[in-house]
Amino acid sequence: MSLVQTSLQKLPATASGFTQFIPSHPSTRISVKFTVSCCSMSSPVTVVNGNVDVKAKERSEIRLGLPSKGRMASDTLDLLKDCQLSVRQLNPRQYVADIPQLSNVEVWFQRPKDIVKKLVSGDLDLGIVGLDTVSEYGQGNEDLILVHDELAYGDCRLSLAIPKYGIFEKINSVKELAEMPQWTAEKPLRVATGFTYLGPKFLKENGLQHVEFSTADGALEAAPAMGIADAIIDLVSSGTTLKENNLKEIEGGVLLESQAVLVASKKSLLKRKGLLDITNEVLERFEAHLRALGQFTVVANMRGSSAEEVAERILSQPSLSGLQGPTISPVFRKSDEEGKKLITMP
Ligand SMILES: Nc1ncnc2c1ncn2[C@@H]1O[C@H](COP(=O)(O)OP(=O)(O)OP(=O)(O)O)[C@@H](O)[C@H]1O
Ligand SMILES: O=P(O)(O)OC[C@H]1O[C@H](OP(=O)(O)OP(=O)(O)O)[C@H](O)[C@@H]1O
Ligand SMILES: [Mg+2]
Repeated sequence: MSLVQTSLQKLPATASGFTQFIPSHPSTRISVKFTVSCCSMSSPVTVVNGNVDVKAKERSEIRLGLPSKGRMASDTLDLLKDCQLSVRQLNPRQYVADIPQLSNVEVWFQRPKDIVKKLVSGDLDLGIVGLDTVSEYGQGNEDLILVHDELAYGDCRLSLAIPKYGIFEKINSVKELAEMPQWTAEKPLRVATGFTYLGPKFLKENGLQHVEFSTADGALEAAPAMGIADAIIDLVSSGTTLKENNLKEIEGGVLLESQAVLVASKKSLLKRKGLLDITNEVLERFEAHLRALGQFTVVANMRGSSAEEVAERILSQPSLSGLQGPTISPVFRKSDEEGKKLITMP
């Protein structure tokens, strides 16, 4: 039985987090809202991202969402290519494509946050995005399943950062930040972040009671120096942007470690014909590719009077013998030179 089928049967009815297919990983859960309602003074307006009624739109194709832009886009295509799943896009501005090796699969290029929203609304069945995006925009929706949570690229962390200078000079942990006497109802800690779900949740859980949030679409690291915020919550990978803007991370300030993940809609997995098989196929290819990373094959020529003698010499040195092997093949030449063999060690 396949991994996905096995794991699907284990799906807890009341999981407490994103359900994951990789058995060794613990489950977590948060709850989700995917329909945003807003009201103007005179006319109430409902804004939705994707289908409101999933049943209203029956389709037979399986839909995979891939990042249309940003740093995840090319790495995702590279991963698929390395797994012999090349995405065929007729024109870079066209948002639909296919993967010849996966029949009945449509690839849709979308912004990462829209991939998550459209998985929830039922407009996509599978998607590849960063875990940060799933956590922020999925907000713990039980329908989102992490089929693979370590695709080994897009590594970064969501972290709280404060200035190195001024009143923060001696503050080195979230606990110390929370205990600063400066934060009151009248003068709260001002935090700039694009993560308006995870940010408030984290600070509340860490005992910060007086906090005011502002949001921006980028270059958040400028906010403290501009006097707009006291702290920021943003993605960090090398740490260069923080350093160049005189900001520091503090103990206990990492909200989330993130990398690229393969996500599926549980509803789709259960109902959409062929999706389970396609998910298995993709998962197996990813697993095989990721397991092969860091392993390599050594090919060497070695002299010896017989294959057995050569094998004995190699096996006597554990560092040379490899995981299994060696595999030994004779070398055939125009005029055979006695005693020369080609040895292949996988
Ligand atoms: N500095 C980083 N290093 C590594 N991965 C990152 C970094 N910043 C973001 N990521 C990962 O890449 C994903 C997409 O980030 P990206 O910056 O490309 O898009 P965005 O911030 O949503 O859009 P944009 O910056 O164009 O407004 C993030 O959700 C995260 O998973
Ligand atoms: O730790 P580092 O390696 O310096 O990377 C961190 C920066 O990368 C991301 O920004 P991005 O480049 O996506 O620009 P943006 O602010 O416009 O999103 C993130 O928002 C940080 O600003
Ligand atoms: Mg960015």
